[in-house]
Amino acid sequence: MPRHIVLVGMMGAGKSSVGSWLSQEKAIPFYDLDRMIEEAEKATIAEIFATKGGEYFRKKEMEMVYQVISSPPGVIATGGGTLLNPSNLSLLKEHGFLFYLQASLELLWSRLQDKTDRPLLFGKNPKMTLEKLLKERESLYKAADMEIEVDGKSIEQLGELLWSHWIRATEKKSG
Ligand SMILES: Nc1ncnc2c1ncn2[C@@H]1O[C@H](COP(=O)(O)OP(=O)(O)O)[C@@H](O)[C@H]1O
Ligand SMILES: O=C(O)C1=C[C@@H](OP(=O)(O)O)[C@@H](O)[C@H](O)C1
Ligand SMILES: [Mg+2]
Repeated sequence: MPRHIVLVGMMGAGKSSVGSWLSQEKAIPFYDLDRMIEEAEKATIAEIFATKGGEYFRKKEMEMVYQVISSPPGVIATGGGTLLNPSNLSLLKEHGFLFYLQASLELLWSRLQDKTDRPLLFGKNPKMTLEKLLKERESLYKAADMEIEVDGKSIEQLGELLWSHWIRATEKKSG
């Protein structure tokens, strides 16, 4: 029986937003790995990347995965790179039902182009970087239990859709 709803996919896909909506509307705990890291480190994700580096961030991210899998059942918003670590993928799959929030490059870019809080996009050609990351990571995201197309859907529509699939998935598994 999966205990958690786990949201995976690229930055900008809406994992944090849909996770927060589900938590509020369905009255379940919300775990956003990035927010947990920021709280523990008393620094923003961008500051952590700048001062301690990407490797340190990934180490913290893995610690948070360990922490959330044994926390009360809820919805987990991963970061776009969480599944790069095979141990994160297997732990999350073991303890949750993974939804891949699949979004087009154009939609992701339209949401991220003006943001200043995604350190992986701080370089010279952020749209090209985003495209490269999407290509590199898509196969990892496809390891999810279910793929949900994001383009054209509101946060509320996505939340309700995920919730109905989640209810069905847990009913099936429990007999
Ligand atoms: N379904 C949606 N419709 C419109 N805007 C959205 C939707 N989902 C997310 N957003 C917006 O896109 C941006 C990125 O969303 P966020 O939840 O932070 O994505 P992620 O956690 O996957 O990186 C935010 O500004 C958010 O308000
Ligand atoms: O794609 C990535 O590697 C990252 C995505 C971010 O989370 P969101 O996917 O919530 O933006 C955050 O964890 C960090 O900036 C690294
Ligand atoms: Mg997020």
